[in-house]
Amino acid sequence: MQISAKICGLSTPETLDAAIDGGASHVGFVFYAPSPRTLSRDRAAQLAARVPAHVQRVGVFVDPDDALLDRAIAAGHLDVLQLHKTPAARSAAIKARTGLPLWSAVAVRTRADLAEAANFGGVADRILYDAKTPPGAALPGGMGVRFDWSLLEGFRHPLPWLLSGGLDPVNLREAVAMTGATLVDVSSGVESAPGIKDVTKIRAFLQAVNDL
Ligand SMILES: O=C(O)c1ccccc1NCC(=O)[C@H](O)[C@H](O)COP(=O)(O)O
Repeated sequence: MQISAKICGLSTPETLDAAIDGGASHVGFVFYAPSPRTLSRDRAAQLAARVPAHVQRVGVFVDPDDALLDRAIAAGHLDVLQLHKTPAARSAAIKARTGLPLWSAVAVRTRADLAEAANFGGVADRILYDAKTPPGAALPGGMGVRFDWSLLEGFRHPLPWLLSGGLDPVNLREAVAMTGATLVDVSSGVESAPGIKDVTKIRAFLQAVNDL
């Protein structure tokens, strides 16, 4: 089975190039001011211009308003919108307005959390199963937290999906074996510090994907 990877939270040309050269299918650009990975419009435009047509640019948002979406889509030439903490009705409005494919994040800690995925039927193109970050955490994603992957064993997915949350080059094989994921997403696991992507770790993660 061919496994694809999204490298999220890229913010420099060097690390973006490492992701592209290593074979990432998707690159993630964060548009959320509290994140150490957030991009200015100028930086987003600079990075977007380096991305070849076979790699998709995913904009990452937390319940964004229309003005932010418009600025980010224009600057980042986004192919996909990844929405965290964005209710289904608002997500549907965003999809209607932008016409772009949506990935809706479902934050998982317990089996009951998986039920939220069904709310996005007819709205999301994919569900991103991500770990629920602890109460009071600074961010709803990108915290290097993993969830119990066994929760996805035997789960009837209502939509196409990808796996996220605390992945790294070492645990990737176990995560894919347990969940059957064909698309994986990583941020902290390829960083040397929060928001600082590491070229060596990006290469190692993508090599681990290719070795599966
Ligand atoms: O990465 C961020 O800073 C971020 C901020 C706000 C919402 C979502 C964010 N990231 C979403 C992602 O797609 C991450 O790759 C995903 O949560 C996994 O992160 P990690 O556990 O650090 O690998």
